[in-house]
Amino acid sequence: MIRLEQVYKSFDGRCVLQGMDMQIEQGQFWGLLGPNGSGKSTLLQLISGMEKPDSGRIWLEGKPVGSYGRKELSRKLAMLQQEGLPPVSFPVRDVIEMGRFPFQDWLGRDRSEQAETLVEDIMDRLDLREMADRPVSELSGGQRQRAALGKVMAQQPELVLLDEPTTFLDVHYQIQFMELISEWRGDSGLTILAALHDINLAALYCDHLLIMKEGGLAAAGPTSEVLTSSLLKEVFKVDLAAVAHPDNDLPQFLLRPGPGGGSQ
Ligand SMILES: Nc1ncnc2c1ncn2[C@@H]1O[C@H](COP(=O)(O)OP(=O)(O)OP(=O)(O)O)[C@@H](O)[C@H]1O
Repeated sequence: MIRLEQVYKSFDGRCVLQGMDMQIEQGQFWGLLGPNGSGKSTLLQLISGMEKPDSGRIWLEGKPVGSYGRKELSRKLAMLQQEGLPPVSFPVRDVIEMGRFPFQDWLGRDRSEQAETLVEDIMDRLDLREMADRPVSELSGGQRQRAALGKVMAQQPELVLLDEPTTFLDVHYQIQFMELISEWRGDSGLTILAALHDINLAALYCDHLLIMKEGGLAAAGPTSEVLTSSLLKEVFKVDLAAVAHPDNDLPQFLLRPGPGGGSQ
């Protein structure tokens, strides 16, 4: 679905991505982990076509990302950021309908006959019906992020890029958000690449991980194979205690207080 070959990107003469090679197959859920400034957002922006690489190639379904037209690309991929929606005065229903942009003709008519049902289904699924007529600016951060997800779902992309989507959410909404995304993937075969700061959340929900360090890849592969305390120590300079989750044996990491972030 996505392939990167020797992708380089610099800002102001400073190399931020240094020869990234990676490949993601359709239907996979990849987590993107790495310290602040390691290049996660830059990588997502390059894949989304918002930024262009200085050199190297990015392929989306066998075609260079840069060769897609705007609407064509929006039907393939959607990006959701930390604060998915600005505090606009539009009501939630209108904002979700805006996600249909790639399917509208020049008069704003939706080409899909199911568009109306789709928007209604999304509102039910995300529990947004009660707030359908409320302006987005009046919603809490968690509700607003749910509306942002609704807009992205209305876009019906094949690939979703998430840039720290749970950063401002409390633990309840973090789990809810990850469940909603996973459910959507289960129903539609969606491919997901999500930059996350919460290692434990990534371990629970992502089947694969890309771990970045200083603009390069420190590791990439199935979560159970790459996520080890020694790798986390090397990348994040922190000494974490690995435990198996009591419900499913997935790896989880406990903090160890101490000078230098617990690192020896
Ligand atoms: N538009 C830009 N102009 C100049 N420098 C930039 C720009 N975007 C990113 N950078 C720099 O590139 C480096 C990587 O930034 P990036 O946002 O990709 O990292 P990140 O891993 O997403 O970080 P964080 O976890 O803090 O969000 C940083 O040093 C940042 O300052």
